[in-house]
Amino acid sequence: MLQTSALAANFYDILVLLIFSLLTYILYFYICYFTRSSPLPGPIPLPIIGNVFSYPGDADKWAQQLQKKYGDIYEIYLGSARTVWLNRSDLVQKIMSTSSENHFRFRTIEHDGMNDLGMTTKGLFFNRIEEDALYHRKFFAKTIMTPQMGKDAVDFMQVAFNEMEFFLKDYGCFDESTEIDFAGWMHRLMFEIIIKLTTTSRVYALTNYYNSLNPSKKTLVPENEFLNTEKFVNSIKKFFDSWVFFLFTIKIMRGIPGIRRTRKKLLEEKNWYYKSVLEIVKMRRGQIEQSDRDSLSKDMLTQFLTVNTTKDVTKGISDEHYRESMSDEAIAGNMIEILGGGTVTTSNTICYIIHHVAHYPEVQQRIRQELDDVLGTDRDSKITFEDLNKLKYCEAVINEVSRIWPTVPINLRASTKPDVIGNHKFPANTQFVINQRGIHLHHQNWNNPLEFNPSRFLTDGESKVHKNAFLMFGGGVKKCPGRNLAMVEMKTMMALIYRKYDIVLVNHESIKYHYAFVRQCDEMKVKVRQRSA
Ligand code: HEM
Repeated sequence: MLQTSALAANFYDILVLLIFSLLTYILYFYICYFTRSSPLPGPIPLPIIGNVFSYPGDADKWAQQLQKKYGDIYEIYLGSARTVWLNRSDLVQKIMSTSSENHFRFRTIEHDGMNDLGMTTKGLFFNRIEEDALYHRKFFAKTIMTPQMGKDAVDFMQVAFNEMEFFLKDYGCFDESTEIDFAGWMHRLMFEIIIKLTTTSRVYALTNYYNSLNPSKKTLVPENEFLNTEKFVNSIKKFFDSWVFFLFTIKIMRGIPGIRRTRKKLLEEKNWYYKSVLEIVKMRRGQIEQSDRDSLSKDMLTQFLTVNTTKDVTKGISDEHYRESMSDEAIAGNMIEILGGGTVTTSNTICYIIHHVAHYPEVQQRIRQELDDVLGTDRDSKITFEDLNKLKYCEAVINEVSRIWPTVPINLRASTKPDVIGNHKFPANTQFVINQRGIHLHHQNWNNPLEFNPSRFLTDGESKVHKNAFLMFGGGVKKCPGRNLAMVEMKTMMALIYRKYDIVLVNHESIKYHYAFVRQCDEMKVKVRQRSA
C-alpha cells in the first residue's frame, strides 16, 4: 500500500515536472518568436511543428493562399526552421543574380529530411558539397547544353514520335471513340529521349507502355539495360513525390506510424531507382573496360565514367580539385537526377501546353501558320535544329503556358552569408522559398497577368522589361542546366503534333495533377484526330 502511494507520488512529481518543462519550453519558444529579429508577417507557429499543420499538401496552393493573406514577403515555420517566402521579382534579384559573388548556392539549409532521403551529398539539386555540385554542372555544359545535343534531340524526337504514331494507330487511337492518356505517352516518350541522349542506349519505353495497355499484342522488345521501363517511369514520379514528403514532413512527424510507413515506402522506391541506375553504371563501366578509347561514345554517362581515367573522353572537365575518377555511386547520384529532371519536367509541360492551347483556337491557328511558314506544307518533312530557331511564336506559347501554369511553381534557396532582402536583415543559413508562380502572376510585373497572351513574349512584347519576373527555369547559379534541351524538345513536339493532329481534350475544365515539386500531370485523356484545317 505504502509502495503504491510512493509510486503515485513519484508519478505525480514526474508529471508536474513534465508539464512545467513543457510550459517553460512553450514560454521560451514564444518569447524567442515575439522578439525575433526582422519579424515578417505570417501565421503564428506552434512550438515544435511550426506551421506545417496548415500545409494543404500542395506547396503551390499554399504559397498563393499565403501571398493573398500576408503580402509579398512573409515567414512560415517548417518545424522549428524559419522559412522566408518571396513573391515579387525585385525581392529575388540577389538570389537570381548570375554574379560569381552570389552566395545563394544551395537549395536548402542543412536539412534532416533531405539527409534522410540521401540527397545532400550527391547530384546537383540538394547537394550541399558545393565543389561537387559545381563540378557535376560542368558535365551539363559539355553535353546537355551544347548545340550538338539540340541537334541530336531534334533527330531522335522524330524517330521516337514515329514509333509512338505507329503504336497509337495500332491501338485504334484515330477512331472516333478512342481516348488515350496523353500524359502516360508523354512520360514514356521523354524517358526514352533522355536515356538515348545521355547514354546512347535505346530502352523501348513506348513499346513497353503499349504492351502494358495491350496485353494480348505483345510486341517484342530488344535486349537492353533498362528492361523494366514501366517500373522506371513510375519510380521517377515517386522520386519527386519523395522530395516533397521529405521537405515538408518534419522529423518528429516522420516517426508517427502511418507516416512512418509512407517514409519507408518512398525510401524503398527511391533505393530501387538508385540501385537500378547504379547497376547500369557498373555494367557500362565493364563495357568501357573492354573497349578502346577511340570506339567510345561521348555521351554524358561515358563522360562521367571516363573522366580522369586513361580512356577520358571529356575535354577539360576535370579541374584542380578533381584529379580522381568519379565513383559509380556519385555517377548514379547524378544520373537519377538527370533522368528524373529530363523526364517529368518536359513531359508535364507539354501536357500543359496541349491543355492551354485547346482553349484558345486562335493561338492554335497562329501556331499552325508559323509551322506551315517555317516547315512547309509537307506534314511529314524532316524538322531541323535550324527550323526550331525560327519558331518564335511556338516559343512564346511555351513561355506563356509556363508563366501561367509553371511546371515548377515553387523554388528553394538557402543563403550562406547574412544579407538584406526587401529592407529586412537575414542571417546566414536562412531558407528562402521563391513563389515562382506568384511572381509570374504579379500585377507589378505583368499587364493583365491572368490573361493568356503568348504575344507578350515576342520580341516587341512586354516580357523583356521585367527582370526575374519569369522564372520558368529558375535563375542564378543553380538555373536549370537542361533548359536549352527542354526548349528544343518542346518545340519539336509542338511541331510534330500541331502540324498533323488535332488533340481534343476529354475534360476541358481542369488538369488532373498533384504537386511533387514538379507539378505532375496524373492523367490527361484526349482524342487524337488527323488535322482538319
Ligand atoms: C520544361 C522543362 C524544364 C523545366 C520547367 C525545368 C525547371 C527547372 C527549375 C525551375 C529548376 C531550378 C532552378 C533553380 O533553382 O534556379 C531546375 C533545375 C534543374 N533541372 Fe530543370 N527544368 C526542365 C528541364 C530539364 C531537363 C530536360 C533536365 C535534364 C536533362 C533538367 C535538369 C535539371 C537539373 C539537374 C537541375 C538542378 C540544377 C542545380 O540544382 O544546380 N531540367 N529545372
